[in-house]
Order: sequence, then structure tokens, then C-alpha cells
Amino acid sequence: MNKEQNDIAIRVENLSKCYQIYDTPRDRLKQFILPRVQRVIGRQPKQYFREFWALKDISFEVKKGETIGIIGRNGSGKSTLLQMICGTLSPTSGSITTHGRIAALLELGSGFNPEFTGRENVYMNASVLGLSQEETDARFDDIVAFADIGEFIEQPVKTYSSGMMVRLAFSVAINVAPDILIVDEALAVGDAAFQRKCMRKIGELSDSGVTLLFVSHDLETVKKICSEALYLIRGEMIEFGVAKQVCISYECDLFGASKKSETSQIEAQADLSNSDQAILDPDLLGTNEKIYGDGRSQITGVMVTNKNRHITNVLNANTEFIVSYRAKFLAEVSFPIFGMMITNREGVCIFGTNTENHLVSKRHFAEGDEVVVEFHLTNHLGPGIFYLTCGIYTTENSDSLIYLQRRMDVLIIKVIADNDSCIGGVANLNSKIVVTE
Ligand SMILES: Nc1ncnc2c1ncn2[C@@H]1O[C@H](COP(=O)(O)OP(=O)(O)OP(=O)(O)O)[C@@H](O)[C@H]1O
Repeated sequence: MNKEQNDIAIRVENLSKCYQIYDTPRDRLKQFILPRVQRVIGRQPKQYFREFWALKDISFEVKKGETIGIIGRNGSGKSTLLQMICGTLSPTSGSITTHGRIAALLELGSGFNPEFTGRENVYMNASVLGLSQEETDARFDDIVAFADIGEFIEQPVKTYSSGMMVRLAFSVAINVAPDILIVDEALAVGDAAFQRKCMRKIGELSDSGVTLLFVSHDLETVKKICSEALYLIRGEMIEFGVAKQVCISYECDLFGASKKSETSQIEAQADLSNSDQAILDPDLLGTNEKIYGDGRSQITGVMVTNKNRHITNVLNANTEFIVSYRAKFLAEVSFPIFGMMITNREGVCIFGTNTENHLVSKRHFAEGDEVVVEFHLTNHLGPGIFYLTCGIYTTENSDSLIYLQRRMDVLIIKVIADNDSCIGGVANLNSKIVVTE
């Protein structure tokens, strides 16, 4: 094998998939029996099905360590392509060559035996992926910790909710040291906190050199995490290249054809945005918060409230809101800086601010002192899910930053668009559109 071939993780050549569509079950039976009879009696065999080409003559290569987004509308052939790469579906023509262990998250519950417990399924799944009993033993605690499904690990998988199933399946997939990870984002049915945790892990795996194939309808995510993207329309590969450019092509196509439906969806939400009511969405309440710091202060009572001081986690566009927390000092501290940051699911900082230029950061605090810090903000975030991080740090007259305490992803916030001034993106720039002919 030459060096160039060594670099390749996946090679797809002239791949096509044809499904046979039967109009009635009777046609399926006829197809099973009659062509054989026709052949025996010397007649040309008849065909009792219609052909549907879900993929047509696809060729591309993925180098080791690359992150490829696969985009396209519903039914464009994304899952069919991934299933063939994983080997769970056979091609009608063409070939696929892969190098390395493939872990995939494609179909909910696939690879799990519903009668077996979570534990048994972990061992079964890992052994299918080529891990020995000892290797699985060594990883088992990590798998269970990431899935975070508690006692359910000892229960049969048939008792799991779809969210639990995804948690366990994802946890196995990422902990079996895959060379290639294939993820259909539509499966990310876990809560927002778990999705964030998965995205973080996917990012880590990609950084560590794992090849990633990622199907997503969220173009911002594809642009952020994928180096290249493959765009399918009705089974044909329309474009394969730099992710940002391919996403733009797809957006242009979408915009031309379906802007109306997106707009009406946003219009439906606009009713909500006119109310001053504080909404607390329970689905956003659990987080996978990370806490660290040197322990000299403690952040408690982190909350987001609307301008009427009602606690909320659902923000309407262009409304005022307050992020606040209580800071208690457990030791003497000089010049503490109180900060907050809002990130998106990929961990990109969308906005951050702190008290560096505020009087409070020019002071000394004694053990037991407490302050409440409030950040008054106006919501110019685009529609979507965001994560709040709060932190207290000090530079203590040195250049480096010392965290007294940082609570990363302490709260999850959902932003609802108010009108069609913001169709997508992380920020809402309140566009007004003027068209002159
Ligand atoms: N077993 C099957 N028999 C017949 N047609 C099928 C079968 N599986 C998929 N198809 C068809 O093949 C086409 C591609 O399906 P596929 O699931 O790959 O699309 P997709 O891009 O993954 O869609 P989505 O975004 O909705 O998941 C669709 O038109 C689908 O109806």
C-alpha cells in the first residue's frame, strides 16, 4: 500500500443503490415465483416492481482524520449512504473500501437486543466492534458514566426511553476507540445538555484524529465542525468540497424553495414573543455542568430572569433579560473579576462580559464576604439553544488567569425568533429588508 492509500479512511466508487418498490404485497409474491417459472418455460422474465434509485453513481474519498458533513433534504439518500459505508446495507453497484474500526450511530436501538440488559448489550456491542472482554472491562465504567442512565444499566433495554437508548448507544460508539465514527444527528434525541456533551466529545474525537461522518440538518454545526461536506439531491452527489461553501449552496437551494415554510413557522412562534410571560422549559433544566477552580469562591443561585424578574430559560428575541449569581468568598481574595459567557452547542463563545472595569474588581474581599452580580442584557441571539457559563477569576497582578470558580454550561437557554428578521445564525441583527425594483 503506498502512502497516499495509507491516508485514506473511506473510498466510495461509483456507488448506487436501487430499492425495489412493490405496489402491492401480491406483486412481491409474483416477483418471487413467476420469473423463475417464466425462465423455465423459456420466456423473458417479467418484472413486478418499480425501481427506485436512492443513490446514483457516488464517488468520493475521505482522508483519515477528516470530518465530513453529509447534507441534503429528507429522502435525499444520506442514511442510505451511511448504512452502506457501515456495511449494514449492500450496494446495488459500486464499491466501498474502509480502513479501521467503524462505530456508528444510525438507527435507534439498532445493535441492541431489547431482551438483554444495558450491561449485556454494552459487552455484545463492543465485541461486535472487535473489543475483547478485557478491553470492554477496562472501558465499561467510562461507558456507563457518559451514558449516565443510572440503575437502568442493569435493566433490559426494552424498558429504556428513546433518550436512554441513544445515551447508551452513543456512549458505546465513542468509547470503543473507533477509527471512523458515523453519526446521524437526527438521532440526537437526548436532552439539550446531553447533545452538548455529545458535541463536545465528537469535537474531542475529531481533534484526536478520528475520521467523522456526520449527517445533520443543522448547517451551522456542519460549518463549524466539518472540514468538508457532501451535498445530495435525490440520490445524486451535487457537490463535495469545503464545508462552508457546500452549505452555502444548500442554503441557496433551500432558500429558493422553502423560505415560505420556515417563515410561517417563525410567524407561529411570534405570538409567544409578544408576551411578557416567563417560560420555564423543563426539558432544558438538566445540564452537564463542569465546575472547576481553586476553591476560594463559590458561585450559587445562577439564574436568568426576564425584566420582570421572573425566572426563565426561554428568551424571546430583542427582549431584556438578566443573568445573575451570588458569589461567596471562602478565603481572602484581591481584585476578583466576575464574568459570564454565552456559548452555542459547539462551545463557541457568542458573547462574554465581565467586571474587569467595574469598581467591584478593584476591591479586596475577606473570607465569608458575599456579593450578588447581575448582568443586564438585551437578547440579540439568533433562534436556538445556548449555554451559560459563569466564572470568578483573578489575575492577582500576574498575566495568567486563576479561576476561583468556573461553572461551565451551568444553565441552558432557548431563544425563540420573533419574526422573519432572523432566519438563522447565532446572532440576530434585526434585519429590515427593503427591495426596490
Ligand atoms: N427500504 C427501502 N425501500 C424503498 N425505498 C427506500 C428504502 N429505504 C429508503 N428508501 C427511500 O430512499 C430514499 C433515500 O432515503 P434515505 O433514508 O437515505 O434519505 P435521507 O436523506 O437519510 O432522509 P432523512 O433526512 O429523512 O433521514 C428515500 O426516498 C426513501 O424513501
